Amino acid sequence: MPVLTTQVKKDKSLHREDNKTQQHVSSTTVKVQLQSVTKTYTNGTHALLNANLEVKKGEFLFITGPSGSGKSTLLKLLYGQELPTQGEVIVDGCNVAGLRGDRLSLLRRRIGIVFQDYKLITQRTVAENVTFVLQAQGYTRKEIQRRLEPTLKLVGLLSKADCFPDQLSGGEQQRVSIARAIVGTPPLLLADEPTGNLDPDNSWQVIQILQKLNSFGATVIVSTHDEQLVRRCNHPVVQVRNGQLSRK
Ligand SMILES: Nc1ncnc2c1ncn2[C@@H]1O[C@H](COP(=O)(O)OP(=O)(O)OP(=O)(O)O)[C@@H](O)[C@H]1O
Repeated sequence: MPVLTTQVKKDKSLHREDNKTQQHVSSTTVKVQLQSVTKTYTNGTHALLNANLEVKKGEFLFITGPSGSGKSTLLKLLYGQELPTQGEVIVDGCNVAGLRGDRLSLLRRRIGIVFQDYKLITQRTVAENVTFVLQAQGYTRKEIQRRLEPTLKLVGLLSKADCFPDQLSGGEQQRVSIARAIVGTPPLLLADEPTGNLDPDNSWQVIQILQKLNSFGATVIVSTHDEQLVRRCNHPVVQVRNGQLSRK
């Protein structure tokens, strides 16, 4: 059995431990829920208006919609970077807006995030970029090494472990950012326009990696405006339009 598969399974039991500290323990198969969520930014922009969404555990979901429709805002609400103006955002049975400090950190440890602009640390190697968060979270050196190799292998970057980001192509840099997001084997992976800066071949590679993670059991939510890519995959789609969400 691939090491990452084993890790996801192990993390499921870890995950049960973490649940003890949560506000609500969800016994359902729902991973993410938005209940009548409105997000109005301080300048008065309504990014989401009375939006509802339910994402099941293990689902692979695309979020599509025109530029400025609220896709990033939706993902930011899920990992607590933004708070809803009204309504509830529930992730893993937790009301995200009600979490502070350690409890918010615990939830975020179970969410991997991939950004369109990679957000890599330029002075650190590929291996260091990938393991940086694990070090900050207090993983042992042995555990970090155990996780690093299969993760780099999965994204096809084992031979580039000692390279710096500026020695890599855009597609490779995006795969480093995916490796960083998944090395902690989070049960929920959020990717905000992960293929926005990539050509079709690299975009497809990225989607295939995310699909593999999904096949190991992770719930994956990907925002994109690449309709071709969405059509190429057979995954459910939620469209954001005028702040409302609808399943296509
Ligand atoms: N911090 C902010 N303050 C004020 N308005 C914001 C802020 N962030 C986003 N917005 C506005 O909220 C709306 C939704 O933005 P969001 O970034 O969620 O859209 P998006 O669908 O991800 O767009 P894109 O596809 O271009 O990335 C837009 O009108 C945007 O201008």
